[in-house]
Amino acid sequence: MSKKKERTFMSFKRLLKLFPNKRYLIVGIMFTILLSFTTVFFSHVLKLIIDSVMDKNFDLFYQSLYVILGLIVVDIIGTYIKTRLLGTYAESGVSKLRKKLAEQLSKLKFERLSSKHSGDYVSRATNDIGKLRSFVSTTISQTISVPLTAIGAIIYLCILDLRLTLFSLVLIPVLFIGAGILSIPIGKISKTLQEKLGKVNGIAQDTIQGVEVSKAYMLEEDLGITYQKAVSEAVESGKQLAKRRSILESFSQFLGIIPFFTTFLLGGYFVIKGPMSVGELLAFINLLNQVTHPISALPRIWAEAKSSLAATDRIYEVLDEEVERIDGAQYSLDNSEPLISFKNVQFRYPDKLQLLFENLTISIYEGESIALVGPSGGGKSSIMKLLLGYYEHYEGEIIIGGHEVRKWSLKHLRNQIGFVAQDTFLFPETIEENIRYGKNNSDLNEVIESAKAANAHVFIEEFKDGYNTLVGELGNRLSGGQKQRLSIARAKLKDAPILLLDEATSALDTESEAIVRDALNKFMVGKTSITIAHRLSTIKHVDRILVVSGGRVVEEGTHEELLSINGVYSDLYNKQLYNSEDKTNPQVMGGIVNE
Ligand SMILES: Nc1ncnc2c1ncn2[C@@H]1O[C@H](COP(=O)(O)OP(=O)(O)OP(=O)(O)O)[C@@H](O)[C@H]1O
Repeated sequence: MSKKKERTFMSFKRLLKLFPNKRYLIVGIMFTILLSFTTVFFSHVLKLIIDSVMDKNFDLFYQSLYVILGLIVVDIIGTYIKTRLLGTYAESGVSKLRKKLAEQLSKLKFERLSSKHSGDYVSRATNDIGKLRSFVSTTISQTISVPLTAIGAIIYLCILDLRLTLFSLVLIPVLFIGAGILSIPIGKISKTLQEKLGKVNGIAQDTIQGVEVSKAYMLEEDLGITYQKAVSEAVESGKQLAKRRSILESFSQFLGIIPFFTTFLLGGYFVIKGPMSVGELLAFINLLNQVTHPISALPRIWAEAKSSLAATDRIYEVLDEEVERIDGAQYSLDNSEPLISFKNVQFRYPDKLQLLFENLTISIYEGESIALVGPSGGGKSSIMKLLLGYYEHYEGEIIIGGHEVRKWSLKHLRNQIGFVAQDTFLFPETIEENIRYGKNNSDLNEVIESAKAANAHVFIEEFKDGYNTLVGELGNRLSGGQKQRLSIARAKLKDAPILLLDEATSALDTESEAIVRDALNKFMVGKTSITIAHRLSTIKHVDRILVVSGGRVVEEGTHEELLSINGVYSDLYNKQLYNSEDKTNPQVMGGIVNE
């Protein structure tokens, strides 16, 4: 077995292990076997009925009718139970798989999530899982019933007439080999199609999420073209799949008809000449149908199975991805000095050739307020990502509260940190729930207190539903400043000793910024804070400003100290002062101005 096939086989084995209610599967299979048996037995009773009619044997005729009636009842009940059990088995397994996939997605490493399109993950969690559901609920039972019915039927055909059976079924092996060869590319094309559908999903998602930008820049047409291109590529794969399937289907049909032709020819001859009864011929034809019909369905089932195995592979690609570690010690912040330190840190993003930090050394003391400024791409946000333990493949040491980041339990480390991100993410739930994410077991009063501290209470109360207002997808019912205030309220509720504020006021107008800034200033009291700030007015009052450029801290000191040394900071300041219309309130766009 090739490595790839072996992997697929293993994935499938693991998948079935994951499905609970094995009893449902076993009983479902037992009913599948019973139904295969009744199908063959049905043909035998058909023979008895026809022969009893021909012989005018009423006793046998009535007895056979009763038996057939019994068989019909068994068939109806058996089909119901089998379908119900296998359906339940599939549903419960699929929901378990969905849960496992969702859990896995939440545990994936940040670097993995940020390097892949979310649409691709969504596609695996929807299209691929959907494929598996139909495979488990229908294809598995067919995979068992089809060969079983066929084998039972062939045995009975041999008992009825060995010569006729051999003549009729001589082409069956050819059918198998041909179908096998024709179905080879189906699994591969199916996997490609699923991948392309993933891409289509991704673009659709981007188009919807980026609606504001696309409308403002009149990108609808361009995005439409990109979407169309992705759809056309998916359609192309879909067409190829349809082509392969239709060749397979017609091939199956063709070979399925040939045994009938032989049977009519030879069977008719045997009946006319005497060695075969009419009942036997009819039972033979009926059973032959049970052989050729399922066998001609085999290639389709085989193709289905291949697509489902491809889907299983895609799901296990995600389930096998490296997740964030769960080990580490449950430290608390010791009164260590400095509270946070980077010691000779060397760091490179996995997909970058050059090091971002070659020898980064920073010390931050408890209770200090620190601002990071510097040219765009200098590494300010990356410092925060390293503090949050998103990337751990650095050299040197990053120490928080006396312990190396890689030795902390990530959960406990992140419990010490309140983070207000550059892009405020709000879940499509109520305002109350969005704030409560800061501390899960908090009551409404605590939520309100945090909202008040974040200057959010007033605008929340202005909504008809107050704290029960749904914020809409990505918080699109709120303004930028309102979203940021909710994000601050969330961090406030968490009340962690270390605060990371990544460009928290960058997108706001002066008035909103003042409100948000006021909330932040109140919030920062007594905390150790690191702010990536864009406006000079916010930087002026911090204890220390670190100018990060080219992956190094090139200057550090208070606003006045840095101005006095006439270096990078003062250059930034002067440029902003010069560019600013309001010279009394100059704005340093830390992430925009280049050296
Ligand atoms: N996930 C990532 N993968 C690869 N490179 C990255 C990633 N995130 C950031 N970078 C790169 O690292 C460098 C520093 O980025 P970072 O976001 O830390 O800079 P910054 O100083 O915060 O910039 P800005 O002020 O523009 O936000 C940039 O060159 C950026 O392209």
